[in-house]
Amino acid sequence: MQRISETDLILNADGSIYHLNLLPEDVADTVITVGDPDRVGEVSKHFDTIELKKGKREFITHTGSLGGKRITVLSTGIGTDNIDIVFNELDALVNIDFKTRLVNDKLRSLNIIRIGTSGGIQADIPVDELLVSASAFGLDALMHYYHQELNNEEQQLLSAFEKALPAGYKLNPYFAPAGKNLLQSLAHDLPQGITITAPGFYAPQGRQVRAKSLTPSLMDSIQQFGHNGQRITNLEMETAGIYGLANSLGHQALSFNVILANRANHVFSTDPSGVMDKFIGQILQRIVKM
Ligand SMILES: O=P(O)(O)O[C@H]1O[C@H](CO)[C@@H](O)[C@H]1O
Ligand SMILES: O=c1cc[nH]c(=O)[nH]1
Repeated sequence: MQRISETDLILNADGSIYHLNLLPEDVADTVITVGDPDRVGEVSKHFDTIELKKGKREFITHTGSLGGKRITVLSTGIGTDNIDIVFNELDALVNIDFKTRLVNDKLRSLNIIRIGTSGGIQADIPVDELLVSASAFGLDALMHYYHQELNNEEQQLLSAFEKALPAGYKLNPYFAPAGKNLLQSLAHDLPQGITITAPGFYAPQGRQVRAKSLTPSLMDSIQQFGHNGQRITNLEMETAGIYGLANSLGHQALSFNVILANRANHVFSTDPSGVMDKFIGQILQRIVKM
């Protein structure tokens, strides 16, 4: 087996992993990811006990327990470039022996649950609702750097989406499905759809402020796309990378989107933090019962 070098897997002087600043024993089997570092405390305030609080840069981690289940909640910051760091380091923490720098014989599979905000793109998806990403198209580049396997059906869905993009659109999308077991056990009764993971918040999500968009018809193509009864429901900035890397590394991942914007009707939530707080409580109850 190949020893992983000191520059491929970087450890801090105390043995913790480079960006997350965590030790292997700090990570529970159930991991909640949030974009906003301030949301970590909003999740862990529901825990019965908190055993650790650590952090570095935008990566804040609390581990504790709720209803007898050990849970880690950690912030990723915004975007799939951060997801690359968080997922590779989380996987290393649970599947690599930091002393020998060898991959463990027995691999651990984490349940990783995103609780994030998102914009709905269809007129009938109300703000202040919870929507689950059954799968995601990435308009960012992350999964073009990793091996991923798609089945025929998934490949056909991706090809249909590529054809639906506006003429002259230069970037290749990728596709990644949710973890099937998690989708079934945590969210089978909730509204679901295909999520678009965008490499930005403004023009990449069809917003026009002052900088002129080169792709003004991108949102129309996304809104109108349909394939075998599936449609695109919402936009955010991490889910496709989370699903792609979780699948590549053998973890289960599921993304919950708190819908704050209805882009079709130009409506934005009037109480984003109250709505997020309500859904954090509901999702934690689902996780405890899982
Ligand atoms: O609320 P979070 O989890 O950060 O998620 C969404 O909000 C951010 C943009 O405002 C992006 O990270 C997007 O994915
Ligand atoms: O419209 C939105 C709302 C939240 N997060 C996003 O990325 N987009």
